[in-house]
Amino acid sequence: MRQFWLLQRPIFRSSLYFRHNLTKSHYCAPIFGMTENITTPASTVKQIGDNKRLSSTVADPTKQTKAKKPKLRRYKAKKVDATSPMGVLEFEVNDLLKSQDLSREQVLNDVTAILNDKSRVDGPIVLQYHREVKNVKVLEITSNGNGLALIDNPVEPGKKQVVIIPFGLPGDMVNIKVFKTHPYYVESDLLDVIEKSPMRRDDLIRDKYFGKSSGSQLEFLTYDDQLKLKRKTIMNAYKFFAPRLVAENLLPQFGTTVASPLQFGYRTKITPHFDMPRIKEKKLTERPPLGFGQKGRPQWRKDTLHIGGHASILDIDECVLATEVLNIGLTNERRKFEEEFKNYKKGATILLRENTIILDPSKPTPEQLTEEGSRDENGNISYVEVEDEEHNVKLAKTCVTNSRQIVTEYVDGYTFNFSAGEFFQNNNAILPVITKYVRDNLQNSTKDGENESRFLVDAYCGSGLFSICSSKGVDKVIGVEISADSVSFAEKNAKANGVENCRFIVGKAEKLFESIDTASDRTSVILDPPRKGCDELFLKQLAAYNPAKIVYISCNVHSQARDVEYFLKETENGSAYQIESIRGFDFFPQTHHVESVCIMKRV
Ligand SMILES: C[S@@+](CC[C@H](N)C(=O)[O-])C[C@H]1O[C@@H](n2cnc3c(N)ncnc32)[C@H](O)[C@@H]1O
Repeated sequence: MRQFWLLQRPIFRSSLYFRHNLTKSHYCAPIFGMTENITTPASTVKQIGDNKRLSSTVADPTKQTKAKKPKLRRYKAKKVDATSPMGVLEFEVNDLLKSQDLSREQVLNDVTAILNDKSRVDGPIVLQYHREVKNVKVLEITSNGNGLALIDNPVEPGKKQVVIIPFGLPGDMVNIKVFKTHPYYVESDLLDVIEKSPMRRDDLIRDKYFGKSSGSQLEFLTYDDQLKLKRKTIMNAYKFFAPRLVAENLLPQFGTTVASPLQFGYRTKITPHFDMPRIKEKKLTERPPLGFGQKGRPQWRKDTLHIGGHASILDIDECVLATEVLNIGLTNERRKFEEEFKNYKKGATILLRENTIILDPSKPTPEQLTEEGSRDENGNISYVEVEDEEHNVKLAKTCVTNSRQIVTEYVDGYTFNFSAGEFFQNNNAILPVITKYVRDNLQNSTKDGENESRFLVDAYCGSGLFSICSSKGVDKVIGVEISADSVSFAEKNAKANGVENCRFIVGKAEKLFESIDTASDRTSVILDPPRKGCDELFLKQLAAYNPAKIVYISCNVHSQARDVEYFLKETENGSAYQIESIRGFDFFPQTHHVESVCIMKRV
């Protein structure tokens, strides 16, 4: 089962929230898990339609009008991908219930009662549910980095509620404010930490927005604990989405997560944004906050509560995760925004993307900054100089703000050009580490001997990162990519790096099999799909092609686990493959994200 129905009805807030803290996210978060008694029945829909038609006819004054029966509000079902954060949460809640010997029935909330409370803002039932709860013991941490705990159901004695607590760590004792109710869990804000988990290390916090911003959410963990947590996320993903592989003992020991060489100042792209406030005139008189989303309404870090303001978007003037030049760019663009905000009619996002220039040491740096970049208050392009000692080159970093401008990244001695707004991996420091790992895990010997030709297919190749970085060890590379723009950059990048054995195809990944001409037993395949993972059609054709080795790289380990199980258990030749290794790469330190690499070998 690759998708299932979840619920969507996010309206349960306390009056306080409604008046002061109404945010888009409070409107949009979906509810999961309750399929019974939820959708509006067909008869009700018809009746609403009929009523509409009746109301347009002329009323007969002799007939007494019947008092209208108040409509019962019901949940609306919404399809959610099981491997999306909402889908994964369902597995995590079930896992918690299992560990606590509780059934789903025992934590089911009466959402209908809240929905139909007299006032959905501060009616008596709403206020019972949306309350402060003291001395809550945090039991688990989710793959999204939130604490999970159990609290008593405030309305139905004997029943419990599963509560999500942002910034809660297993072992913490906390006070919380519940503000939203879903059928199988409630959401809360952290008010106070009464007893600290041994994992909690406040002395490590560097981000002044920590505890409010959705950015550096794991900063209060040692880096080692962050890596362990990401390994657990990968193990759980396979437990949830590849249960047959677990049951049949087909999974290897999960590797330790590979650290990022930089744990701060690594992001090469950030996108601060602002919302248009709800004002009648649609004309800004005050600069709106420009930055990143606030994570709930936490109050636990009393000293820093005022920093960044209190709106749903925090006003952020520094990003500890972004590179130095992006932070300089942020200062420049904020200054510009201060002067220009009145011209905006709606909210907008500002792109800040790092660009690299290989310097000629005999010439002054400013002379070599020929491409546009974010400028300082004197109108000069801001830059930072960096030495690449390994390749003995001097680099200048600038900050590009135009999404159509071509930018350059320098990875492992190769240069890559792409449009600033297009996809490119976001942590330059870890790229040489992962490209080497991928290279080392391609087929390196054949049954027939060392001298046989070897080939590489790079599915979802983007602008050619893995194709080009792996091109030396193989005779021929075929890359496939849906974005024609990225393919044209991949071709240009191969040429500019003097790589002559790469060919790129525009199209869906499965288009590859129309023209593939390499011997499958001497071909390795790299898969690096978007978050949703691979199509079943592609996986079937991949199995029919039957390559010697598969290196599956993924930014969503949950869809990776699902695809790996499908490939091994549901496709023609899948059973001929063995999983050699699975391990994470920490592309995003201080956040819950993890890149997972699974290596499969035909045996
Ligand atoms: C995670 S990125 C990886 C890109 C590249 N491997 C890299 O590391 O720079 C996924 C890429 O898959 C492409 N893509 C998305 N759906 C696709 C499909 N159905 N077939 C082929 N490519 C697709 C996207 O345009 C994107 O460039």
